[in-house]
Amino acid sequence: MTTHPHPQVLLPRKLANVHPTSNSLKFEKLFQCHVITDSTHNYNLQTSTQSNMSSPALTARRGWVIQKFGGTSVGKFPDKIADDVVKVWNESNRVAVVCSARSSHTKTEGTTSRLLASADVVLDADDDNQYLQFLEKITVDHVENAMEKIQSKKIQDKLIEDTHHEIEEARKLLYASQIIGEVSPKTLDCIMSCGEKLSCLFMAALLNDRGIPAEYVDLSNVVTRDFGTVLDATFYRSLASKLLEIISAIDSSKVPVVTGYFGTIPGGLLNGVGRGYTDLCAALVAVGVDADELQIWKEVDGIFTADPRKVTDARLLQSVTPEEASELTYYGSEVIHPFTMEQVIKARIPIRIKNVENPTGEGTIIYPQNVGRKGEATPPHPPTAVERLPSSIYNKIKTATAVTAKSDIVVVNIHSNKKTLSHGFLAHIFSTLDKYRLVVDLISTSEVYVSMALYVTKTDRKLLRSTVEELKRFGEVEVTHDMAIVSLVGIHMKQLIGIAGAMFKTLADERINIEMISQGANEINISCVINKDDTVKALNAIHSKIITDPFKSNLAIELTSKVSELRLDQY
Ligand SMILES: Nc1ncnc2c1ncn2[C@@H]1O[C@H](COP(=O)(O)OP(=O)(O)O)[C@@H](O)[C@H]1O
Ligand SMILES: N[C@@H](CC(=O)OP(=O)(O)O)C(=O)O
Repeated sequence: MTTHPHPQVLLPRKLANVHPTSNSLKFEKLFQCHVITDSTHNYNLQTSTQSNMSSPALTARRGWVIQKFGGTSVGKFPDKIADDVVKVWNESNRVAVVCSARSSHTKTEGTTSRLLASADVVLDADDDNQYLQFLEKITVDHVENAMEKIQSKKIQDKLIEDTHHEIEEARKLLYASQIIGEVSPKTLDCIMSCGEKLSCLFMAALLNDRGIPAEYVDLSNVVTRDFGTVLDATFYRSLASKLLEIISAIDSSKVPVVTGYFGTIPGGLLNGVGRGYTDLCAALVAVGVDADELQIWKEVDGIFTADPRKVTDARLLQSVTPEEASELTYYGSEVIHPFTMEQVIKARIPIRIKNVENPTGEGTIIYPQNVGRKGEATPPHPPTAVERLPSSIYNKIKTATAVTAKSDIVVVNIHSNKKTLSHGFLAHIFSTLDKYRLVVDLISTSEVYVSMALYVTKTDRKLLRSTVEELKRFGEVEVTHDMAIVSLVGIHMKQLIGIAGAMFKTLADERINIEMISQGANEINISCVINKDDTVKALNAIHSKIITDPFKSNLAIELTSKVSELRLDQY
């Protein structure tokens, strides 16, 4: 994989879609630079609309497309998944489906959360049968769903039998944990796997019921000792080749429906990867079969310039880089698990975020700007930087890609009881945070002060209290609750002077107080902490002044004199 650090210009989509070649040439001639258009279907794939026009009998099917469905999508839109997504794509490409555990409404009340809650209470001395209530809810939910959705009596009966069997396996593990008096990370992983098994048993049954031949694939025992004891390159390589072996063994007329849970991993899945592990599982399947595309199906059209629920004029982005997707996910726009990208991008497989409720939409592609996609050459090095730009182009230069916000933030200030920050002071703070498993999202230090923005959910409040008590040994501790982090994200921000100033001036104009400021070394994220009640106001102001209309708003943002990477506004 070769990359190039030289200038690039992506044409605005309007231009690129009309006459990509002629426009590229014109632009290259005009500005002596290399133009990269970003037409989303210029590689070996058919769009769902195209595939409607071709008959499977007439066209040989192309490469693998891996489709990941989240728990709420499986819970709310299983029929759409079967008829409008899997069936359609299966006509043109080989499709494998990867699902996470069902959630009928929200993830917090979904199957994984119920399984984790059952493991949480199983050791409670007060009520040693409480865990069974969670299992009962899971049973009722899945059996009712099977009865409602599966028409064929034979398929339905088998699904209900398999459902009871899997829940009984989880019950046995919980019961054993109760007797031993411990739930080890490995046991917790095994209990958690029940969610993805139930969900995939259901989706495989539903596809078969609707005439799409499918086969359930259980990955819960796929990891063996030879994979190693750490989640490193060797582990991922071993897992990907094992997955290839498993998927290749399936009859090519069938759609593999793969559990989005890939076994008990070193240190435990929750510790090592965390919630949302199914994205990574789908990525590893994509790498294993060398897929043409990894599709992450959600209930949103793709990645927007801001959360569309909070900013009404947020626009859909045609593409973002993996770095941008990571930052957005980490700072509040949970579009994809950050671990997903590394393995797939290394294999030059693009990731597309798509909407189950709008399957023909193009979605958002996550891919680096300067790496050729699978089956394509790496884009050549552009020769020169863009020097003089006409205002029509200048006005289209992007400032930031998106703005995002993360709530449940608590700011902890520690005023050292020594005159200066002594040796070991930070180490003490971090080991205390580590002990209580609290994560620092932002940090800033001065001579005697350390300020940290911590992500603390309601359930972690007890941990915060214990942490603060311990931190008091090192100085005076002050805690401010109900805060939020607002982040401006974009890879091209490093080409701009004044972008941070513009962000803070915009907040000041709205009379929003800033508690903390931080800019990451990668220069693609500028974050600050504000009061949580100001979040929507801040997002809208930053979106309209900096993202939608930056240069006309007199924010004094300029290009650096030496532009090495340039991207035009394209939505
Ligand atoms: N920049 C963003 N682009 C798209 N969605 C965003 C963004 N920021 C926040 N969101 C929110 O993230 C959610 C992700 O979609 P959803 O399919 O509901 O998630 P999940 O797959 O976790 O169930 C959406 O509800 C959307 O409002
Ligand atoms: N079911 C798991 C894994 C997962 O990825 O879920 P989802 O795709 O619904 O975010 C969880 O809740 O963490």
